[in-house]
Amino acid sequence: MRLYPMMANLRDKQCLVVGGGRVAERKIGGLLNTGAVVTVVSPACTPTVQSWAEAGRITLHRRRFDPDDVRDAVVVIAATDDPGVNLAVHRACGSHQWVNIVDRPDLCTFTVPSVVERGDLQIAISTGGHNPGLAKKLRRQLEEQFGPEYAEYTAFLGAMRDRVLALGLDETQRRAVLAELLDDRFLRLTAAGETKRRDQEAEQVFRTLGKP
Ligand SMILES: C[C@@]1(CC(=O)O)C2=NC(=C\c3[nH]c(c(CCC(=O)O)c3CC(=O)O)Cc3[nH]c(c(CC(=O)O)c3CCC(=O)O)/C=C3\N/C(=C\2)[C@@H](CCC(=O)O)[C@]3(C)CC(=O)O)/[C@H]1CCC(=O)O
Ligand SMILES: NC(=O)c1ccc[n+]([C@@H]2O[C@H](COP(=O)([O-])OP(=O)(O)OC[C@H]3O[C@@H](n4cnc5c(N)ncnc54)[C@H](O)[C@@H]3O)[C@@H](O)[C@H]2O)c1
Repeated sequence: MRLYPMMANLRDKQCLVVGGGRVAERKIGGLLNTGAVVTVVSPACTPTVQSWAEAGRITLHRRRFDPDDVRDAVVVIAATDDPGVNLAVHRACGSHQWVNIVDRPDLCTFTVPSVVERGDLQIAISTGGHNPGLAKKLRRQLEEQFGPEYAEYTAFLGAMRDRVLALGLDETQRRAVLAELLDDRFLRLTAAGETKRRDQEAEQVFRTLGKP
């Protein structure tokens, strides 16, 4: 199956997770990171899911799934350990809803990738359902390659790009400045914590290449 890679903005979107176990907890955590409005239906749940409910970060209904639960949800995830319940969740959903059934890749209208998270930089890995263990293994390898410095580095490059775009340069100049800012020295200076020197280097780039 060929999947379309898509980064979804779920801020303030209603999401339903059926089940509150280990797998549900992972999916809920990801949804919460995006600012989604999460409702969980499950008779039992992990201590972390319970703590999210107590902190008011999710709405938790401690009961079994009811088909009516899916009504207002844009995204629905079925993550119970009962294949019959997971199938019932799928059947309750309409074709307008994005549905993930954790034990039935064939019924998913979206799957969840493994993700290296470095601030706003996200590197998502999908194996098209062939082997989620491989996705996890690759994530760990990529986490070695792309360290925590990439969070600050990405934010820095974002701020610099905003500036470049605001300068109103012609296309050739704009490309030249953006290309120079991607030089590895800016990454090295960020990783070394030498942000002052990095910012001075960036000013130099603007002075030499970024004159309108
Ligand atoms: C990436 C990740 C994201 C996340 O969940 O956040 C994710 N699974 C992860 C881990 C993981 N999953 C499983 C194991 C045990 C080892 C093994 O079985 O291989 C481990 C390893 C572990 O838990 O350590 C078992 C498993 N997974 C699925 C089935 C059903 C089936 O295949 O039929 C079964 C068998 C269940 C059973 O035993 O019956 C199905 C799916 N799992 C997916 C995603 C989607 C495809 C992603 C892709 O294209 O690769 C898809 C299709 C649907 C979905 O869930 O969206 C996350 C790693 C996060 C990380 O740590 O980086
Ligand atoms: N896609 C993935 O990433 C992945 C990974 C591993 C396992 N799995 C599959 O996910 C299933 C769940 O794994 P787990 O480790 O989270 O199991 P778990 O035992 O930790 O949790 C199961 C949860 O389902 C809930 N539940 C059971 N019946 C319910 C009902 N009628 N209504 C609402 N909630 C109900 C329980 O309260 C519990 O919280 C496994 O059985 C396996 O098939 C998927």
